[in-house]
Amino acid sequence: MREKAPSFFEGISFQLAKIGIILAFVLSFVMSSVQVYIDFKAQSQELEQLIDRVVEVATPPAARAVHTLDDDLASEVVNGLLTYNFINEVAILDERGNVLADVSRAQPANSTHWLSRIVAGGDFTYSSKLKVPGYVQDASGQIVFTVDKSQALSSFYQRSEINLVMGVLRNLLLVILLFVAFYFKLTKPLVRLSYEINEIDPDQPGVRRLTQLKSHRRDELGTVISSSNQLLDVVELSLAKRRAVELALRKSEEHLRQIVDSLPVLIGARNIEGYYLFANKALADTLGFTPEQMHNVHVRQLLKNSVLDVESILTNDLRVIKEGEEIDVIEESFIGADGTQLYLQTHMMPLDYYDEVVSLVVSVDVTERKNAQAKMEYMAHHDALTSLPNRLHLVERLEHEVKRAERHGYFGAVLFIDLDKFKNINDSLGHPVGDRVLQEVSRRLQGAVRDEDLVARLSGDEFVVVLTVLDQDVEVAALKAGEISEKIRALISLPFIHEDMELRVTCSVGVVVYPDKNNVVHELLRYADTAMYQVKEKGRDAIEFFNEEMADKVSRQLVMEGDLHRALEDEQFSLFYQPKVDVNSGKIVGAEALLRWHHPEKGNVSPLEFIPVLETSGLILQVGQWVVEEACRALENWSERGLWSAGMQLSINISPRQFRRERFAADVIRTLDRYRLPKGVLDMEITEGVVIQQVDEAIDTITTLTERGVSFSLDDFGTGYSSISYLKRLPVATLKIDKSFVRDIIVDRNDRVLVETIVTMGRLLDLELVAEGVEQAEQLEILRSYGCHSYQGFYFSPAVEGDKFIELLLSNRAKDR
Ligand SMILES: Nc1nc2c(ncn2[C@@H]2O[C@@H]3COP(=O)(O)O[C@H]4[C@@H](O)[C@H](n5cnc6c(=O)[nH]c(N)nc65)O[C@@H]4COP(=O)(O)O[C@H]3[C@H]2O)c(=O)[nH]1
Repeated sequence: MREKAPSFFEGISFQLAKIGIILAFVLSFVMSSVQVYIDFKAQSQELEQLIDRVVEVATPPAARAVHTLDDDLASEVVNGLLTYNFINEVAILDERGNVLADVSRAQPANSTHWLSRIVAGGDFTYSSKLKVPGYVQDASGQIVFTVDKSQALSSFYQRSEINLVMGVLRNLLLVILLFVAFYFKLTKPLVRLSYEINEIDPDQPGVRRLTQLKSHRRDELGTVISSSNQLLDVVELSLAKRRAVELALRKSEEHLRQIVDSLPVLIGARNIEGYYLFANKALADTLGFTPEQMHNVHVRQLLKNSVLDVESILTNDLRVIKEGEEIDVIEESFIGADGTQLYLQTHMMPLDYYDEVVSLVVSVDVTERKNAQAKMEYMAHHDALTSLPNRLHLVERLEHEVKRAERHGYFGAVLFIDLDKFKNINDSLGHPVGDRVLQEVSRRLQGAVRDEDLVARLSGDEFVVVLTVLDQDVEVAALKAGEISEKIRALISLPFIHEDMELRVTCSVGVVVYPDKNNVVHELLRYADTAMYQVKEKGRDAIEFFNEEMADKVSRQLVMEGDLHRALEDEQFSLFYQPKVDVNSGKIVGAEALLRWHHPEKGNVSPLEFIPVLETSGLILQVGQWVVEEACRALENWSERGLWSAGMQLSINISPRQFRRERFAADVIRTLDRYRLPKGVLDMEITEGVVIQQVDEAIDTITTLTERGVSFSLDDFGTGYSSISYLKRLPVATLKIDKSFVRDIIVDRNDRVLVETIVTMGRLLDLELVAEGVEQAEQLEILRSYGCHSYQGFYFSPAVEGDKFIELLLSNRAKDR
């Protein structure tokens, strides 16, 4: 703010003049007083001398007049004395005191009487003794006169008055001159200086300089002005520096703010009272404010709709600020301004913020992660198509239910439900319809049981229902389980309406009551599964309770599983080879390697018995790899011995589990790399079921191995989906016609039509066609007439061991010669 110019009376000139006037008057008064005093003294002395002289002059005639009693003379003397204007009364008295002569005058009006009374004691009466010379007598009379002091000192008063007046005038003049001199010499330049100082822009003090005054260049004022200009330069410089620093600071603050605002984390700072001092954009946005609006607002007000427990936040703030603790809040439930539920992971730490310690709160939004986790958790435990609990969920829940039943002494049941011939729906109406049927089945199953029961989907068309808490009596529980199973069977077999079409699907139900001797969940499921298979074997659409006989079967399977574990180590496996023969020439064009297991006690076990056990136990992976190795070794041997001519192929069976294994192609290639085999000698037989689930992945695996010279055959063709659309996509070279069609080809017209269709379709797609299970010449003849390329079967040879196969190869070679 600019200073107001001082008023005239506040001005330095007036102040100085005032001081001058006071000093001048004081000094003048003192000096004049001294002078007046000296003058007064001199005047008084002069008066006394005059009076003495008057007395001296008047005394002789007065004495003579007294002596001679001469009145005239006395009158002359007194009148003579009265001529002195300061003498008012004169009298001459004789020795007796008689007045010889007297005279008086009226005292003139005089304004100085009062002063004379003060300084000289007023009028004064003199008396002098009159002595006549030669007389013995001391005195013969006296002369008395009164002196008017005021009159006597009148010249003194006049002088003093003139002196005083002159003094005052001189002083006044001096003061005026001083005032003028001060004004022009000091006040005016100062006023101008102050004006210029006022004009200085505080933001740019160096722009306007103070004007140096010519007449003051060398005096103090000049020094003040040049020093001030230097000061302005210095201030300007330091201001510029400060501005530069401030700018840099502002920029860095701005950058920091931008960084903090662009971070995907919520950052805020609260003081000990719970007021927000700072909030970044993410936090403000989440709460529906701007960062500025949040400033100085209390946490209770800001978070009242967002967090359930604001008090615990304040308690944490207190711990952070007072005790300097760092706190991690692993998961905080938070409602955003738009009402969305968020989950935050928060870290709180103390922060020196200006002149206080505050609680810096950094929160990461973990909602997506949490939702993804929940989703993954859900997906891990639920089936995607029906949203029913999956096998994992079922196993966990069943374990819990079995323990609960054991503890509380009641019985429950596991129902293993498999839809009958569901594959037909898929094949004939397509997978979308199949999926809808599965969804409807799952709905019906859920509707058939209580909420506390569990419905799960295991895979494909397999469902499991756990009926919890049936009864404390095992027989009643079994009865109830049977009733519910019947209800389920009836519900499932109700028609499904699809596009004005009535679909019907039945189911086979295997039931096991728990708890039992064996309460391991996997065993319970296996028992129910076994019972369900029993239904299938008996002709489907029924209910079967797991019984002793089945238990035996299961235990036999378990024993076999143990035996199979040892079989690989003890080299109980071997490969048999069944020749593949050209339909027209009757020559061996290849072979199928078939696995044989020679049990040390039981002798040869059928692959139909042990391969499913290898599958379920997972042992098929090791055994399958052994088959690949063994086939390669045999092929290398035969090739080296010249038994394996160009174009011949050895087929090996690949199980679904083996084929779907991620490392399958890589493992096969690594094995092939270890043997010296002619190109294209190895063929792999896979079933349609292997590829139908994951066609794209299957195509990838087949393509990878085809590029390495391995060809593929589709085994058991005709028993499964046999869809031309996916067959066109599959890079397989051969179709194998299942022996079940060949078996009755002579007697069953349907089978003949089917085989003919398969052959025609295969030829259209440029595929090799191999018929399996040819036992009779007639069968062969029909196949030849359809245009089938080659065949396998007891007609030519069953699968034989390696040595025997070599003999067959040798005789085959002999045919060539
Ligand atoms: N009735 C009759 N049957 C004939 C005739 N010619 C051959 N067979 C039999 O038919 C089956 C053909 O094999 P598959 O369909 O692949 O069926 C095979 C195949 O799916 C599986 N298997 C055999 N070896 C292996 C293997 O190394 N790995 C895998 N994963 N599965 C194998 O076991 C199944 C049964 O094998 P096998 O018992 O050896 O039974 C063989 C064979 O002995 C005939 O003229 N009449």
